[in-house]
Amino acid sequence: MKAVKVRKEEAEKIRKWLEKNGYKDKDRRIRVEDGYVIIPVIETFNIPGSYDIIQDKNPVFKEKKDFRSIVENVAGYYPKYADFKIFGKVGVVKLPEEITQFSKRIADELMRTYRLKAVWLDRGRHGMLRKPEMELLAGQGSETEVKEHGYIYRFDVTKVMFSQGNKFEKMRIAGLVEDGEIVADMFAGIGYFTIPVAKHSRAKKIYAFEINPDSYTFLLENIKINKVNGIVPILGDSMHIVPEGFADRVIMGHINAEPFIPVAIRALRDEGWIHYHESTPEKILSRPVERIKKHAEKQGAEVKEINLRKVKNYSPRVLHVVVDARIKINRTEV
Ligand SMILES: C[S@@+](CC[C@H](N)C(=O)[O-])C[C@H]1O[C@@H](n2cnc3c(N)ncnc32)[C@H](O)[C@@H]1O
Repeated sequence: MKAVKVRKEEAEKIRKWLEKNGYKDKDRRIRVEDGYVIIPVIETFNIPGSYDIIQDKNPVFKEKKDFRSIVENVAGYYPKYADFKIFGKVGVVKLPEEITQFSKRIADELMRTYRLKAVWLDRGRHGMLRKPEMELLAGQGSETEVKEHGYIYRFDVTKVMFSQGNKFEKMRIAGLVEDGEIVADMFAGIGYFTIPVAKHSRAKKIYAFEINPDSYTFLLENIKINKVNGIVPILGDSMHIVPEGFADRVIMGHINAEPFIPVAIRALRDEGWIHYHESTPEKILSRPVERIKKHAEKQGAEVKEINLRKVKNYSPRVLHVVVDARIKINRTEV
């Protein structure tokens, strides 16, 4: 796909000129590469100037905008709840019942526009394992790789969930881990938090507990492909296998994990942090904080500090939040 490679000082002037004359490719994003600005242009553009005309090998598409116009073109309108995500070369689309008759045609368009190997229809997640229910709409293949801040996640979109909205949260947690800490990740999945913590902190050990064998297999693979050390992967149910008194920090990256709070508190060795996720209606936003306080009190532990932050919108008027709680354990009373 064609683009022009421009020096930074001239980029703004050239962008305006390309746009004004209809040469800019509106479906792709402008980006900076090796100190140059890469402006996507339409295939017929061939006018020499103070730029290089290049073949863009790493085009970045404007997902949402294109998705909207594809749905509008095929179905005749854009419904209220529709969504599209790209994971590497695999697309995952959410469409409401009212337009499922168009889903294969929409998928074919998405395949062409984003050069994907497959497009899957997401029918939701089920149970504590958050297993996705997927239907193949176009192409083939469900295994993919996603690159985030310097690490890679390999997974299968039909077997495990992947949440793009938690990208910032993963780096935030990795940034909180102090040198030499023992970290417990109670719902490790494919390594959502475990991998960034291993890559970007100096934790002594990260114990990664995961119940789903499919996720666990990808966790092992992701440890290998990211070349990270210090992770102890454990297949099993956190409720029963997380030991007592061994961790400085416990990550609870599951939005329905209230029953696991006592286990997380018991896992702390002295004074440490728990990062507790929950999906909470906006109206009762303090609920997760109250839950942590209640369980700590029951166990004779002291909450020294507690903060709540929004991770992302979960559904209408429901937020995905995380509570950071610093808790001091009183072993004699536990
Ligand atoms: C919702 S996913 C994690 C999503 C993640 N926070 C993200 O950033 O995308 C939660 C993981 O917890 C695992 N899980 C659920 N119940 C568990 C349990 N009792 N013990 C260990 N792992 C469990 C699921 O299999 C899943 O891989």
